[in-house]
Amino acid sequence: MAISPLEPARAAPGSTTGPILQMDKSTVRFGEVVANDRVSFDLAPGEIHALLGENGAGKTTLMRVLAGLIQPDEGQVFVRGEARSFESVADSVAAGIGMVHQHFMLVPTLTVAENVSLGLRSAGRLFPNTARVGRELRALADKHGLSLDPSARVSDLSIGQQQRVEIVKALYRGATILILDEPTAVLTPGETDSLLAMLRSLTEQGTSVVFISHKLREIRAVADRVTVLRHGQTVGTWALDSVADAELTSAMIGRDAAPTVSSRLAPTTSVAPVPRLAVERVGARDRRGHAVLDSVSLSVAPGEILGIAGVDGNGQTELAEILSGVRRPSAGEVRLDGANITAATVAERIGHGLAHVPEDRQRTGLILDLSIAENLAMETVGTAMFSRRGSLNRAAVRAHAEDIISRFDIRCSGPDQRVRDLSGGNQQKVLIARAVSRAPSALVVSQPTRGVDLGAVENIHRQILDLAAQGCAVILISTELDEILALSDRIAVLYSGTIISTYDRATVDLGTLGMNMTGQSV
Ligand SMILES: Nc1ncnc2c1ncn2[C@@H]1O[C@H](COP(=O)(O)OP(=O)(O)OP(=O)(O)O)[C@@H](O)[C@H]1O
Repeated sequence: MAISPLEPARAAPGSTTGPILQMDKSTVRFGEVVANDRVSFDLAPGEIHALLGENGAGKTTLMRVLAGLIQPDEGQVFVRGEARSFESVADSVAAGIGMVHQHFMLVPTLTVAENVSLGLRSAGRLFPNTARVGRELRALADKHGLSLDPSARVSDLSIGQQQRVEIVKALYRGATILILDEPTAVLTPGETDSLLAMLRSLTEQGTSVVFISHKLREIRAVADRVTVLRHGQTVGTWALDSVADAELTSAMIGRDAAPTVSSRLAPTTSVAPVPRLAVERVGARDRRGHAVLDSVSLSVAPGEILGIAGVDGNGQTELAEILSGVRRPSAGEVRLDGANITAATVAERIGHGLAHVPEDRQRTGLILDLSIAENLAMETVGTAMFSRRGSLNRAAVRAHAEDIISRFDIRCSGPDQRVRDLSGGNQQKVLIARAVSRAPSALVVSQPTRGVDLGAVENIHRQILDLAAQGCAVILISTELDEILALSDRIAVLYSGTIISTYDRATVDLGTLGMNMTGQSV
């Protein structure tokens, strides 16, 4: 039996006892796209309210209205019962709202205290008494049981620590309503647990939290209520203890959920004698000359998926860059079908059938101001696929984009839409589609489902499995252990720049990998 969603709470304007925050029929249009269509949403004091929805459902847009980044076309916002309109981020901060974005907004070369001070102008100085800010930050962090060094340089912090800086920055500016946009997408399992514990302790001290996530498990672990958005509209709001996962999933996708991709326990083809893609004793150094990869050897056969597990920052980025040709190793060799390609350029490797999906779609993966069609054709523009008598065959570029948009279910207004205006998850689909649609013979894919919704995760996993089934050798680099376990034939764990363990999928479990990722053996 379907459980009906809760009626939205209604607090009369001026009331101080109702929700701390209320959005009433908020509508945002971007040209023809209605990103939010009369969405109502409310947040109780001390509550964690999750927002769930497919990529492009309108979650970020709704929260950007609260953060003062977008002015809605229609609708009202009430904070503590009072109607407010946010013309700027400063207005939203003044109302006690702080948003932690998917992409952090910190200056890496500055310290934690300097980052927090930025924008807090005092007597015309850029950094108003950083020492005082540092002391106050430490006190604030202690109050909430968070470890934070105000004098640390942001570039030296892990992703999880940088996120903590963003949260403390919002609290320092007086936020009592904290909005977190997919905060766990970039975290390891351990960091995720600490974040969820931190959120619970913040709400015990009166902070209210909006928590955007695609992961039902986390929503269940931390949230009191959940609101599901679909195609820009509210499907409903439920108390989490009164709704089943299947109901939330079907509310999100508008139909019953398809079965998830089952684990892959055996390679689809037997391992061939010559690996398709291999690195032999490769090394890499950072700008200060420190070793970030030390004598790493790996190989993957046609039809095989090799998963590389590890906490971000243990050499995965450098390994992917060496494989794809963006970076030269300081030692060792890269081989494709037995040939030494260490000195080959990115374009030469693409020509030899190697595809790469980088981890950072916004910085290195896509050109945000070009259209979907242009981004999809970018790497193969000079090939027979898109040229006719020496010039660009625009009709072919467009037809290809239309085909990809429907095959990968990219939610957009058409092939000419700028990639910048797609939701994060739909940008990721463009990136994956570009690599997969070339039918590569080897694929290096980093964090393929970071920030994508449940349906799209399944779609992307299927594309990777299909490629392997057709003989493609895949190196899958991911911090998501569930993903590594579901797709890989073999799994290697990268820790502190070296491979500390390698397993057959059938012989390893989540706990062992989790321990190896932090440098512990079992
Ligand atoms: N600045 C913009 N210009 C044009 N369209 C936009 C803009 N920002 C968002 N959109 C569109 O609005 C819709 C909602 O996007 P939004 O980012 O709110 O989705 P989301 O639910 O947060 O998705 P995701 O889970 O992928 O982050 C999408 O169709 C997106 O393409």
